[in-house]
Amino acid sequence: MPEIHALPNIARNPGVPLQLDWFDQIAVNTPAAERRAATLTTRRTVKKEWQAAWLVNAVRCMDLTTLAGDDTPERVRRLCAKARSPLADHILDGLGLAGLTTGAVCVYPTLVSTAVKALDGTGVPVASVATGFPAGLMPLNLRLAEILYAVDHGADEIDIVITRAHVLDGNWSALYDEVAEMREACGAAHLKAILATGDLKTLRNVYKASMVAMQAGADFIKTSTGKEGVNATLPVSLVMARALRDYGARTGQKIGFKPAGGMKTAKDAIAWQILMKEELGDDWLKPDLFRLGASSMLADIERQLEHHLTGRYAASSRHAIA
Ligand SMILES: O=C[C@H](O)COP(=O)(O)O
Repeated sequence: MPEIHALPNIARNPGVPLQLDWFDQIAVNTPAAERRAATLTTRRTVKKEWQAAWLVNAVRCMDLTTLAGDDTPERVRRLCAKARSPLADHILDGLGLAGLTTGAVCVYPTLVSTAVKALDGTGVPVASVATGFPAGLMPLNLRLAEILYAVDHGADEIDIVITRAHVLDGNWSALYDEVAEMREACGAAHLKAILATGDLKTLRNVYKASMVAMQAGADFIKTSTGKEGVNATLPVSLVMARALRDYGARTGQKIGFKPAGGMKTAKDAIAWQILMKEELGDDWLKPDLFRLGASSMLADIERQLEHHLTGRYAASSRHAIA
């Protein structure tokens, strides 16, 4: 059962020089990854009485997100109010969760200062997307300037997007250099590298892009922007978890993982946590190393916790992860 954890304390990834031989021999067996991901939630069941704790942990690890074209300061203030107090008062009281917050909020750069102000004194980090989110098809100097803008306005974390063409062309040094420059521009802010895996064509490319982003100093690797045709999936996440494990074995560094995009249910929240526990261990159940990037998952988690409190939980979600 996941414990209740303190707010994030992310160690910086110092990175390493580009090492192409770290994935020369890599073989990703796509059908095997898909099979393993498909059986994830049936191999390991979460005891009913522990489901509430897993869901609370998902809240603690959530990057509560709004990344819509019609975002306004008022919407971001409401999002921040939800991040400060993510569940209804009677649920927080009933489950003894005073002080529970989400892992972070995630917004566009022009809304960072609104979020920083709204979260003042809470310790909840503000993440900003940058570098031409979501497609990244802008000159590098402008993409770096966007990072500087977000950092200047108080962003604690920067979710960058990579140039997908570098991956599709196998131009690993270009990908490495781009991420390394972005990392430099982040200064003290943490860098999450969004790989946009739905655009990368193969799981082999996903593994390689993960490894190069980590070598270039990414503190987290993140699946998706939420805007690709296919966003976070379990097979992709499994491959990224294996890359995280391999990078850790070679460098001793623990790098974070953020699945994002298209995850909407409490069942998703539990499935991804099981993946983390099985593939990487309990350290990846803390906000330091694990975030769920989601704009619309919290409502279902809140509903399930409400059921748990009122005793209807057992009846309605006994098979939630079967
Ligand atoms: O980074 C987070 C994603 O953009 C959220 O995607 P979503 O709106 O599908 O939950």
